[in-house]
Amino acid sequence: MSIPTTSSGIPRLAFGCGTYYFKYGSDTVNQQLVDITKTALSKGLRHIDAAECYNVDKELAKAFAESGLSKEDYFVTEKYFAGAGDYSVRSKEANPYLHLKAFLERVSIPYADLYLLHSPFIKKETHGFTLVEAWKYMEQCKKEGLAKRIGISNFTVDDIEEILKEASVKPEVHQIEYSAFLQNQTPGVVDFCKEHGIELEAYSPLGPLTKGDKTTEVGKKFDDYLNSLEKKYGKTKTQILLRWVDQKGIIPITTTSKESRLDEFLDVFSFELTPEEVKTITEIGAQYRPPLRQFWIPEFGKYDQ
Ligand SMILES: NC(=O)C1=CN([C@@H]2O[C@H](COP(=O)(O)OP(=O)(O)OC[C@H]3O[C@@H](n4cnc5c(N)ncnc54)[C@H](OP(=O)(O)O)[C@@H]3O)[C@@H](O)[C@H]2O)C=CC1
Ligand SMILES: O=C1Nc2ccccc2C1=O
Repeated sequence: MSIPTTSSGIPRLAFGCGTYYFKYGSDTVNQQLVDITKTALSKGLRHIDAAECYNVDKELAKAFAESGLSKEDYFVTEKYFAGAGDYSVRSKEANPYLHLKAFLERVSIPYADLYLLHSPFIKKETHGFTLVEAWKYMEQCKKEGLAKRIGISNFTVDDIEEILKEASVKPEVHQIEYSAFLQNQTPGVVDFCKEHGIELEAYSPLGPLTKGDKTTEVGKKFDDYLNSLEKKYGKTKTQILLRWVDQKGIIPITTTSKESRLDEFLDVFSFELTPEEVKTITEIGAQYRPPLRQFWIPEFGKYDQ
């Protein structure tokens, strides 16, 4: 089994090396991540989502080398660690261009398929360059072939507009938190990206399943509806939610601690929800209050009031 790609060549489901595997600040190599990445690659799940702050370069270097695959056979995303909204932490490297060069050397691959600014929290006083200048470093990465595509993560519409004003290459991908219970990470961002031809990736797509409250009226209604779809299609709720994200035109980024679940991920494209079912999940999910937000709460929680 393999994962279909978008028209621009991005595999339509990714395996994430953050969250469960996030090990910022730890130098111990996580053999579980090495093993599951190798298994994912061998099964055909070949879109790997990494980031500087996940600190998984050693694991990826090992998994890729031991996979026996050539670079063209798998898709790697890396993210430059811009830091958080309090500007207290950031990348070890002096700028996004130098970070990507160091990453490629550490992981022993010639290029990244996608390189993202992990967040927009960049300013001259703390980073030595502005957000627009950071984007220029990203453009340099693309120009030199170090990154096939460049993009952003966790940007508001205003942040994207700031970049678009000065960009020679516009962001090709925007990675945001997105699930049935959080359908706009920040106001208007999904429609804005769609209107500007920026492909969207959804992290934490399974939030409704892992963190949703089934004791609320909407949570229960949503779960009941997923139960009915589970029965109809003979697919798990995990698969139904991932397929819903895909049918919304967004690339889900999920992860797992269990090898058995990789087969579930690989079997997301063998069924199709009807337009009415996609609409019903969208409508019930949108009623969930407050929206289910798991990341960047100090920065974006204000939008949930
Ligand atoms: N750009 C950014 O700022 C961010 C990017 N990310 C990226 O997105 C990736 C995925 O994020 P994440 O939030 O983990 O994504 P998901 O919402 O897909 O959650 C994945 C988790 O869901 C669990 N799960 C799956 N099915 C079920 C089920 N039926 N019942 C209970 N639990 C289930 C898995 O556990 P199990 O082990 O049991 O399968 C796994 O730990 C990250 O690894 C990272 O690469 C994440 C956060 C921020
Ligand atoms: O996977 C992730 N876990 C995180 C925690 C805080 C900020 C970003 C992330 C990720 O990208």
